[in-house]
Amino acid sequence: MTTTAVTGPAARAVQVWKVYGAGETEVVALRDVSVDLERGKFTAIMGPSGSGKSTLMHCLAGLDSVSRGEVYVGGTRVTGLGDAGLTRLRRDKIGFIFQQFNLLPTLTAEENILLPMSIAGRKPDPEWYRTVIETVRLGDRLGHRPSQLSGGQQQRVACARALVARPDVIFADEPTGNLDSRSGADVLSFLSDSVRTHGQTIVMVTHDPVAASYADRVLFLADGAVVDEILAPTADAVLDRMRTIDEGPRGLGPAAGIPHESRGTTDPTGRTPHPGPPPDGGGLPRMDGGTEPGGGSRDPSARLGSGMAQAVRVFAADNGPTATLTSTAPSTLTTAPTQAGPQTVGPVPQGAPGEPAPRTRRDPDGPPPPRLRRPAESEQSTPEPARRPTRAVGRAKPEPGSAAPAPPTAPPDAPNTGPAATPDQSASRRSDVAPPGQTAPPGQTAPPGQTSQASLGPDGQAAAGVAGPVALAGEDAEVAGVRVGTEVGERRGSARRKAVQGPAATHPPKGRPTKRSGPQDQADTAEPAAPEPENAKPRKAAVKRTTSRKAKQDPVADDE
Ligand SMILES: Nc1ncnc2c1ncn2[C@@H]1O[C@H](COP(=O)(O)OP(=O)(O)OP(=O)(O)O)[C@@H](O)[C@H]1O
Repeated sequence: MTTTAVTGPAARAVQVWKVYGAGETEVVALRDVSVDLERGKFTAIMGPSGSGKSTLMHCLAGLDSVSRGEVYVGGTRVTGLGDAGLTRLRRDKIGFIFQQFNLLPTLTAEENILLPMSIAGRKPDPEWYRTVIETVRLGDRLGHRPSQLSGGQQQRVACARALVARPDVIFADEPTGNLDSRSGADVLSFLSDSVRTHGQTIVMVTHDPVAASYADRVLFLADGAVVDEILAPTADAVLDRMRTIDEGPRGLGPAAGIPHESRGTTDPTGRTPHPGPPPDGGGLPRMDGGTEPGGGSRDPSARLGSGMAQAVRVFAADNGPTATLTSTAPSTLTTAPTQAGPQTVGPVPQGAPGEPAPRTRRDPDGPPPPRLRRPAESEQSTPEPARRPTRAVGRAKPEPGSAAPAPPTAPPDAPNTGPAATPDQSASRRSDVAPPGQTAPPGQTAPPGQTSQASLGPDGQAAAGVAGPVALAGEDAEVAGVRVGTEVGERRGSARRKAVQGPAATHPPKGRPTKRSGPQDQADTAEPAAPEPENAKPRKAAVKRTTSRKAKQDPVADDE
């Protein structure tokens, strides 16, 4: 691992290009982006849908490779690191917070918070741990499981998990996207406090100008280039800037403090010309280790390649080594190849701890995401109409069909595509396009017919419940968010998910209200459905009574 002095920026992109696909399907997601992310600062990344925000964040975090250019985290040059190096980097230097919380449902809040460190064989500094717990106000909820926590509390657990290891930088991808305005404001206050009081560095992708206004600096992306920035932003200033950017290239103003070459305005369309095909002629590696003629492909079936199918095969064929987490004392969390146990971690909704959630792209034509309000605004505000549906979203309902552990009554040989359907974006994205002139580093793609490296436990065995912590163990341990044994192809297409999981297994679009999940929906309390009573009428009446009783209560208020 190449390291330089750790006095510079917390993270840095130098003339970074990211190109997906080739020919007609080519997408230039990042064009010549150069940016320094200052240590001890809270930076927000904003821009229209498809402008490259997530791609930039993923490249910075080593979750995705760049096509050209260089990325640094702290003193470490990320570009060119192999799998083991990337794993160590993400484990030791980076914290992740995702929109979907990504907590393990079978573990308590405390166990979730400590899990990444436990897997890495480290213990938190007790004083710092206490500080984190106090700051996130989770002291009285540490023994609760995610299903017993509100969305805001779950996200605070995720924040604590990211913070407790004191990473060089925390990357947060729409951390408030699933929260109501109050919980969102809570999480943002906590994040900005951790920057101001404890010197944490945070980089957050958001669509929400109010969320961005908590940051010290907002970077604006348009069409893959950094086009502007605002320091000490207000929500109004951010909103104004976003409006201009949405108007198109003519709206792109000079980027204060941004190197000219990163502004992407060197041709009449406002686009910086693409650097051209990679020097090797453009044969880019696919998920299955083959090569797309002329580059990667966006064709879902091609991208799904053997990755998703492979993961399905792995899980269906072998329920073998899963991780057992001794959950009674967090410091004794262990991973061990075992078949069963009270705390056996099976399929995990949305991936393993901190793993990037499958990307749920916001439908540009859909309803706008819930807007947050800063505390001062909330105080004088009128009741918020969207509150109930958005609050309901915060319950982190496991994706239908994707996550809940198989009910105990499931036949042992029944193929369970749950975990395999937890797509791993990092794996797929890293495999999209190798840097020009390079093929993907070993381990990033698996040849057809082989279990990918990412699906192997430390002993090389296929890891069942591929998203489970067994895939986190050992040298390949991916802790706060990374490759957790699911070499599963492109994460985006619901068509692809459907193909594997069945039609119900689509993810809700970002920011869109979904039905509140009841306890019966939660993975760790899943029970086989009770048989319908013969006389259904009284039951219906009972359901009615329960519903109207529920309607009178404010369940989230109870939580808080
Ligand atoms: N795996 C991929 N294959 C092909 N194109 C991709 C892939 N990932 C992203 N892109 C494309 O790259 C561009 C930037 O995508 P990205 O997800 O970074 O945008 P974004 O600003 O985060 O969007 P949003 O706000 O909607 O999440 C888009 O045009 C997108 O379609």
